[in-house]
Amino acid sequence: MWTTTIARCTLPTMLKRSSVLACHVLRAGGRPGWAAAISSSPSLHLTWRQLRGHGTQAPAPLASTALGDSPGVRQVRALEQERLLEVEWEGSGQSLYPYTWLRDNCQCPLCTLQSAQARSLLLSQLDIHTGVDRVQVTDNNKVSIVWPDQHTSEFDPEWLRKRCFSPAARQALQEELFLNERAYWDSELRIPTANFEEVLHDDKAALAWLLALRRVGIVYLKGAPVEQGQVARLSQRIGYLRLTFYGHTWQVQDKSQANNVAYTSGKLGLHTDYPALHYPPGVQFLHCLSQAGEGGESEAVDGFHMADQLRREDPEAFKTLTSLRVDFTDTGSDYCDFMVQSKNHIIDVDSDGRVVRINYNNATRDSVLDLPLHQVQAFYSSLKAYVQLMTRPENMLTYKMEPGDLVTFDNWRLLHGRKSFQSHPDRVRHLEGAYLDWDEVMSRLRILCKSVHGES
Ligand SMILES: C[N+](C)(C)CCCC(=O)O
Ligand SMILES: O=C(O)CCC(=O)C(=O)O
Ligand SMILES: [Fe+2]
Ligand SMILES: [Zn+2]
Repeated sequence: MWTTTIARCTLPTMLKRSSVLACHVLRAGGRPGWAAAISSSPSLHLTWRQLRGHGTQAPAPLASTALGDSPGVRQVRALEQERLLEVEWEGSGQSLYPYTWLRDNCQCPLCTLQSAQARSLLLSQLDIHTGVDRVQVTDNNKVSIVWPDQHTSEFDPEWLRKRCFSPAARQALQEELFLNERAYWDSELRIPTANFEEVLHDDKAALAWLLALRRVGIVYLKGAPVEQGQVARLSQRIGYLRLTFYGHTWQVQDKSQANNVAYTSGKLGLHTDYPALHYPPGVQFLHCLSQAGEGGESEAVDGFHMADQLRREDPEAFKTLTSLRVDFTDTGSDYCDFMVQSKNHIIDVDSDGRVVRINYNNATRDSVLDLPLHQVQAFYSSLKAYVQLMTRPENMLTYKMEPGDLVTFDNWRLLHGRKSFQSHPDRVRHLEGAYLDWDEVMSRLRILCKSVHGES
């Protein structure tokens, strides 16, 4: 049943207002892992039925070597010529493991510091040309290897199977670890919404929140107390927040002598926060304490979706924005004084060409433009093409935060903005914000997944 779901995941799809989603990600054990978490959440009112990946290749129908209910080992064979250990699984399928890798990952107390789950074996101690003396399956179904120096390693079948080198198994494990599959959306998205207190107190709700934050990129939390300190409370649910020159948390208000365009009542065009840093914050929280009567609506787009669309519609512009490094600057004083400079691609892609981060804030884009004269106009037309694409009504999401609402979003993926608003002295618009990084969020996500589902 789940295999069918995964096969369907290969279809490129978007999240629509009409569709009800459920995250179907299969763990390398054949059971629904992340999937069940979202759909069984008491809090995240999933107005979705199918949450399908897009932007990364979904796992191909997995070979028997990649999945299955942790079968035992039928037999092992040393392939001397290739220096590979062949493990034949009960049921069907086999996996191959290089001798060097096996020796490197010996789990014995001499080679592994068990209390840290870390390798104590030094690379200088590793013979990368090692052979084996003998291999066997033990009585308790472990794979035992005696090395030429008579050091012995024992490997658990489940541990081995998870680490199978077949392309399908590697892909499944990498998806389980990093959840890089995204569900793209446009103006039709119904923002996944959960209850703030439930996320704070219920592990299932917290897991569903973070899964949706990763996959969709934006989750709305309702019912937060209307007082400062809530973004800090929420960040403690994960670990710790990301300190920047704007402070541990920061107050978005119309301020005199504003040190940032965000601290005015003006319109903010679609932007990611803090491209003036070489490592911009991965996740952003914004908590509404007071809203303007008129104006102040929020806008958001799926920057990855837009980048992929740009790649198709205007490949030259895409190439320009992924290859030219743009200068950003931020000078002022807040938590302390600062003079920040960075060089970032507007669109960052990884070595496989997948979009991994958007870096764009027109306010902090530097007047210093480190380009040869003949590339300047091409840079502007490329940026214009990307921004015009994002600003199309069918791509942009609009919502208005009310006191007690707290929006959490992927600052590496979404671009957000706000409409201008009228400042009233008696009713000042006030949002409190905080940043986190993805490493910490993913860490909490893995722990929650393990505790909620008992998975590794
Ligand atoms: C909201 N604030 C002031 C902390 C950051 C604004 C984002 C930026 O300057 O890139
Ligand atoms: O005022 C808002 O709604 C958003 C503020 C913002 O984008 C920022 O502070 O960077
Ligand atoms: Fe912002
Ligand atoms: Zn050892």
